[in-house]
Amino acid sequence: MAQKTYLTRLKLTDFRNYASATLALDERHVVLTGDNGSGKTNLLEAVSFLSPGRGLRRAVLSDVTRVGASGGFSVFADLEGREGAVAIGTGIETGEESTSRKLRLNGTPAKSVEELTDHLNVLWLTPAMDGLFTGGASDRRRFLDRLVLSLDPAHGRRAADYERAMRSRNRLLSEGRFDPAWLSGIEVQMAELGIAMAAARREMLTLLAALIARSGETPFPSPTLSLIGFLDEDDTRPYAELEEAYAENLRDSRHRDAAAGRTLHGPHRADLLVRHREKDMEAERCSTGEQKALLVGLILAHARLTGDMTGCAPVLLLDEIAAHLDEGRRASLFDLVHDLGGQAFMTGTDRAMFSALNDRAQFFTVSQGKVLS
Ligand SMILES: Nc1ncnc2c1ncn2[C@@H]1O[C@H](COP(=O)(O)OP(=O)(O)OP(=O)(O)O)[C@@H](O)[C@H]1O
Repeated sequence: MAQKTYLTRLKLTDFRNYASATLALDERHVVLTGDNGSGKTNLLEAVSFLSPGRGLRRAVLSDVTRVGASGGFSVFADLEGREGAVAIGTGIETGEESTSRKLRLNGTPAKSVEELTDHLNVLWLTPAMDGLFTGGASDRRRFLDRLVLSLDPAHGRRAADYERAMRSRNRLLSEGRFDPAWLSGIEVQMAELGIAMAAARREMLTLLAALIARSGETPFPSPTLSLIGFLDEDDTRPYAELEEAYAENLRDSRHRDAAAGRTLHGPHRADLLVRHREKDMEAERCSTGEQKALLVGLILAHARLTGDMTGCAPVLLLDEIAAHLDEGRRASLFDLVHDLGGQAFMTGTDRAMFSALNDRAQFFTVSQGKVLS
């Protein structure tokens, strides 16, 4: 079984509707219940800041600071992490616009937020993700890249570097500066990064598909996953050849891309296609309930894969997960979450919905930006 990572303490200051709040935790799951707008999702968001990025709401950092606070916000967590006990602190120092948050590990400034993944992985499922299968491809790509990131921390840096190179190319083309040497240099860089990104996505999906295929029956349907739009799944040419082909494609598309005002082919145009395996139906055409169940199945499978691959079960944030499920499915979900071996944070309006967890969880009531046990 995967090693367990878990928070033992969470302390927020001037975070969303919390002036100050501290939760003392043990290794059990955490159930947060309270009225709408009390601050349950805000607590999950605070935990999501223990992973790289802008958290589960993709927040603008200055919006996170409590309205009326004089400085910035902070989140402190004590953690039993992959490398043992660690104290993590993150936040911004002023309420002003800030694009990056500070990070301290055991009191020492970290070089980059990527260092967080040495200690834990945080994965989440929120109601805002309900439209994933029917919405735009960019949301699915972002979702896919988060899945990759938990297995391959370098993926984020690669994707950011690719975006930067693509923006430089687009700028040169839009200014009509067709300097071949300069453009070729950028395109070769885009090809290396782009094929590496696509390969990492493909590899993660292959591993996930294998895990889903060998998993037993659950009340949640199993998804079939495929990548479309860039780098076919059955294209098994060596990476060097794929890079060369993509660089050549970019070179040949300069005028077309200049006219379009953007790069028309690349990993930034890929899409994740999800099908309901048992029904043999695209997720997009499944019912709302079926889509939710597919998403739950997908997140749980990915959480298991993360545990298997990294040796450490992730911290899971499940916002309003139990609301749509009948009692039987809820109990199965809790068993599945528990079997993952990690710590899960779950929210809902009604404590009774979580009764099947019994003493496998710590229960807190949230009320107007305060946490009561
Ligand atoms: N920067 C901020 N300063 C103060 N309050 C904020 C800030 N950002 C958000 N809030 C408030 O935090 C409150 C709680 O939000 P949250 O999403 O955590 O509620 P919730 O308990 O998850 O509710 P629901 O059950 O409706 O999902 C909201 O009323 C929101 O207006």
